[in-house]
Amino acid sequence: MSSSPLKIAIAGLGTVGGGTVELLAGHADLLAARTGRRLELVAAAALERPAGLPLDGVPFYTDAREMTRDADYDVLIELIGGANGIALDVVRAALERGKHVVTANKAMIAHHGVELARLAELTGANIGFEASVGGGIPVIKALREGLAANRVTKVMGILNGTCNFILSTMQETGREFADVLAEAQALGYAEADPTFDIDGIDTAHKLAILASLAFGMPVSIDAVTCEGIRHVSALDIRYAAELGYRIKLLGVASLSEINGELATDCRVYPAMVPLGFPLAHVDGPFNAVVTEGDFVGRTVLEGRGAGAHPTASAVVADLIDLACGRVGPAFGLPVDRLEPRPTAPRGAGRAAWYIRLMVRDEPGVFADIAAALRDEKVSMEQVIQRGRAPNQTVPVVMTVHETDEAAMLRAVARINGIASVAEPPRLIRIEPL
Ligand SMILES: NC(=O)c1ccc[n+]([C@@H]2O[C@H](COP(=O)([O-])OP(=O)(O)OC[C@H]3O[C@@H](n4cnc5c(N)ncnc54)[C@H](O)[C@@H]3O)[C@@H](O)[C@H]2O)c1
Ligand SMILES: N[C@@H](CCO)C(=O)O
Ligand code: NA
Repeated sequence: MSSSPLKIAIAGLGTVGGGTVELLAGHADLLAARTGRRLELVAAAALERPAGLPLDGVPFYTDAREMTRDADYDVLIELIGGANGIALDVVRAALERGKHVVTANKAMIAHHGVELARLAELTGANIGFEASVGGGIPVIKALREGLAANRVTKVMGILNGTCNFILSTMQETGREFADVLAEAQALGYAEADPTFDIDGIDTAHKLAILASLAFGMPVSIDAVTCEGIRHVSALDIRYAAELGYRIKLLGVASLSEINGELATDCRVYPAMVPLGFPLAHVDGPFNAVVTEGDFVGRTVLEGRGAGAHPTASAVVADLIDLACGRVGPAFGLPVDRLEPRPTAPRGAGRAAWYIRLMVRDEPGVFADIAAALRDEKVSMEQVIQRGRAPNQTVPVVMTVHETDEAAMLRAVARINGIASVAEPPRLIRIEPL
């Protein structure tokens, strides 16, 4: 092999870093055959040197900043994590030196993607982040390249393996939330701080990145509203199944004309997904992304969204592109050509909903609930109230037809004020309509 090796420095040797080192070693010959170059690890940094990884002879640093500054490499792989701090420092430092960067860090890209892409443009470096969204699913490449001929109007998906694992395991086994979360952590799916997963923040980071690629706009986490799965109960999961739905944490971004200009609506929320829709059957740590493009129509991509090996697959895919010189602007367009888009006003949309109430079983309560819905022109589709338990609290579950979001929220506020309604109503969107 005559070409020079691609010299790689890796910062972070945890779940994803470990998987990446294993892949580089295990597939060394295959990668060399595909790229015409050796992909050579020349430096590694982590807080501690992990046992059992094939790192013999690779200089090891406990100070990732020192490695980034001093080592002789072509590409820095950043797998430490966190939007700011050490991860951002080393990525900036590498790009300033004109070194390429590959990262799985969606928090950093969601918060600083524009700045980092601009820095890369200035110094002639490239930044790859395929591993940051959808783990091993090549969704960044699909949006940036494969679908580039379309006006994409919608991108939605199951983007967090931890939440999807929790929700589908609770559904299948009836196990408790905390117990299943602990298992997701043990399997290496969860973020260092798992509240990022369960409060939807990780999904919001990923959705911001997808929306930027889909709609050609600067990545902005501020454009995303976010609700996680903390309040999804085993009771809701059971009712969802009974009504023909699965509850999934979704990220949904759409582009539509509002008052004569194209505006985006980017939201993360647990949704009732009808069993006939492809996302309903995506379970465990799997992710899936659905896009709507004007010429191509719908595309669906599915695969493992978290874990050491799937994520390493995406990290190394970016390395292969660099080794082969298949490079371009990080978000598909030079940063100055990304077009900022206004955000659609909240409450302006329409949706269908699932509502669960806990009500004291007293005469007249149902009439009061129905009146609140009628007055806001919200039309009921299905209602479940089983058994009688006079003067005790019982669930009442409804689905309603598509309606204005603002009207739905007013109706729910009024229902919440009914004396016999014992807990705040639980409202879950039905998606897609
Ligand atoms: N785990 C997954 O399935 C997954 C999937 C996709 C993306 N990601 C992202 O990949 C990144 C890494 O995640 P992970 O799960 O591998 O994390 P991890 O906690 O398993 O590993 C983090 C590594 O960074 C090192 N590190 C931490 N602070 C450091 C410091 N100050 N200096 C040097 N090294 C330091 C640790 O020693 C460890 O080796 C994160 O951005 C995460 O969001 C993770
Ligand atoms: N914590 C993330 C890792 C993959 O980005 C998840 O559960 O999806
Ligand atoms: Na990916």
